[in-house]
Amino acid sequence: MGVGRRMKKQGPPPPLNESLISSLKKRKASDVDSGPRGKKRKSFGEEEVAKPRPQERSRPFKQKPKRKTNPNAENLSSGSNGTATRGRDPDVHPQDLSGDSGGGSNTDEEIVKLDSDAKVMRDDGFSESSGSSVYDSDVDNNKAIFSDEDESDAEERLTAANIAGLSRRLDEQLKEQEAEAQVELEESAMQTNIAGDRPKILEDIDKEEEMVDPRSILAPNLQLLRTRITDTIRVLGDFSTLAEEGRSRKEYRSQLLKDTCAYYGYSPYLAEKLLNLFPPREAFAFFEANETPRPLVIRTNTLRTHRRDLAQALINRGVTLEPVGKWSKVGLQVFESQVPLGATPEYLAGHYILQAASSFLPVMALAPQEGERILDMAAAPGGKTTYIAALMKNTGCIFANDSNKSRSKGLIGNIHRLGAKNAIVCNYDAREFPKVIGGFDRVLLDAPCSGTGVISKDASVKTNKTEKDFMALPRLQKQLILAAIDSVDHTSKTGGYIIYSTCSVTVEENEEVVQYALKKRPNVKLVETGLTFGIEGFTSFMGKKFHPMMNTTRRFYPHSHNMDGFFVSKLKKTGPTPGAAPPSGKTSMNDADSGLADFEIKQPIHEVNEDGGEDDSFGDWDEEEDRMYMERAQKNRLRKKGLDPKAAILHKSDKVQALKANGSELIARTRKSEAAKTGDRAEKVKAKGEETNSNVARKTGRTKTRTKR
Ligand SMILES: C[S@@+](CC[C@H](N)C(=O)[O-])C[C@H]1O[C@@H](n2cnc3c(N)ncnc32)[C@H](O)[C@@H]1O
Repeated sequence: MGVGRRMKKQGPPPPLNESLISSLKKRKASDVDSGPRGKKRKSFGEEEVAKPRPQERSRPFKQKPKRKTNPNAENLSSGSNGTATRGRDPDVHPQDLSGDSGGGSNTDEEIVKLDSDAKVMRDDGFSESSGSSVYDSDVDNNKAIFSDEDESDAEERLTAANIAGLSRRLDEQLKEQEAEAQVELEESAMQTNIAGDRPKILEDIDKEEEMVDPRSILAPNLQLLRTRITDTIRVLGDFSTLAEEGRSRKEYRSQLLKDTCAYYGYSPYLAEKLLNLFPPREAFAFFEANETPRPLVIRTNTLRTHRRDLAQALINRGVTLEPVGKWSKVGLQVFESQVPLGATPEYLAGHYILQAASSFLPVMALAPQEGERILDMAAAPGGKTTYIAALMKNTGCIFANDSNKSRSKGLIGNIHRLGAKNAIVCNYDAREFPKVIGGFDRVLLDAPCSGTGVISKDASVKTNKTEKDFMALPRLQKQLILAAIDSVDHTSKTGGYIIYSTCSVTVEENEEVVQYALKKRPNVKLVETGLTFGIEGFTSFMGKKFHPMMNTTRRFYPHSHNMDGFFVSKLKKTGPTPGAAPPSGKTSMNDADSGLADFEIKQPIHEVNEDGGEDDSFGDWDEEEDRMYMERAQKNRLRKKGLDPKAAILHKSDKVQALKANGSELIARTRKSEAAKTGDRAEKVKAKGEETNSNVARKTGRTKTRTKR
């Protein structure tokens, strides 16, 4: 198996734009006969005919009210919400998906319409715009790019400042793409891919196999592999015309699977699972998208600032950015930055968080209301918890739970940095809920998953997810979803909702889990997520039938939405948990139901330390760190008194004593943990004694030096 390859240089990513979803890029090698590419993509504020200078491009913003009445502009809204019904067996529908997305850039009309479509959350009678931003005023259709701002000179200056960099970037990107497309077309024309020909794929492979020494360990020829993949896809898309005589579709599919594994570096098990999700051409687009990073997105923390103010501050620091899309009032997509975004003063002051665009979606679907009680079951590191807090304007109460103690530290850190004051952090296995506490208005279950939607971030998923994982994870997810349902108060006046989401695209972790919940808990039903884009969940898949309402769930893909692969579903609890139903959590899972009668969950829920005990590092005292802070404070005190801290440093012999003790303590600790591993009790007790002695010696050394000073 070959390694995964980044075949294309990644230009700055196009903006996330739901009006262009569900259509795939046309520009592929196999499309040699499809003529020139679609319309040239318009840059930010660029007019169709003349290409004005950057400063002039801000003009459309002055003409916004006029443009808004343009009926064409309406077509760019999510009137047709970009969904496409799914429910297929990939072998039955191998047709090409070849709509031209145009690359996903916002046109100026779309930008003008950013706010007219801003009310995205309409389920429950609530809207995102009503609660998404502390500082946001009511939606005004005349407002432009930064939806929480007034039309003002300041806005124009901001736009003009940003637009120059943005336009330059888009022009460069366009040139690059055109050059790449030309090369690809020429290459494919040189191969056997002349429209109407039957590409010789399987015949050639047979010959190859006869000739090649099986012991050969030559690296695969990636260019040839790629060509063969595109040829095979073309054949599968028009089988009766292009297939070699006497060859079956199955043979082509199995060749495609082998080539995909070799070219992109997937395990055959996962590659097949992913191939089955899409028609071949779309699968290719998915695999390709996994080779390039998704756009960098930040979420404005509306507890601390306005999006406009944040944008201005970052532009001043040399960041090129624009709103992530009209579907979000708080997201900013970053194209270029001259500063590290995780270390700006605005970041440290909690004005924003680096958060993938897809992560906004479950929270938007949750639509938390002010004053509610919310449970975030698997919350670390807190991207969604802090968004919930912002939407609730720091009112009500969020139980932010995660079973992983070390990840919970990040959760606490983010909660503090972003100023969420309505969150309580807890550390349970979420399957224990609602025994721990119940009666929530809404529950978010952003479940632990295989991560098949985030392969561009973590390529190890390509090979390290095994069949066992795809049995264990759905099992855990099924247990968690029952616990989530049981934790909700069905009589809640404002809520009664459960969001189940994953960053995985497999059916086992998504539709099958929701289907299981519907079966086990007749007191819930699927409802619309309120998200204005996304592809409908499967209502059937490879012979399995799901509830017809499964089409209310939403799937997001890197190749169609330019965001991480994600799944979002929304359930409404309509009645109490039936008396007959066992309590939620660990005990409620019937292994026969889950198809896992003989399978044990191996994934540790709680972290275990070297001694075999539970890791109690959650909020633990770190002596080393404490010593560092104490010494630093001591030096500062000396400096304030006008003394040179270096001159007042520890008395040498005491310092040596302390250092020695420090070393012995460390050695004793290592010996102790090794003894714990080997089960040598006597050695463990001895080492523990030494550790205590050294600790005392070190402290004595330090005390002596302090007294001397
Ligand atoms: C997808 S991540 C959550 C990301 C988080 N919602 C956010 O937006 O930052 C899944 C989390 O589930 C946690 N987890 C795994 N098993 C769990 C369990 N049984 N109970 C509670 N949390 C669990 C993991 O520690 C991990 O932090």
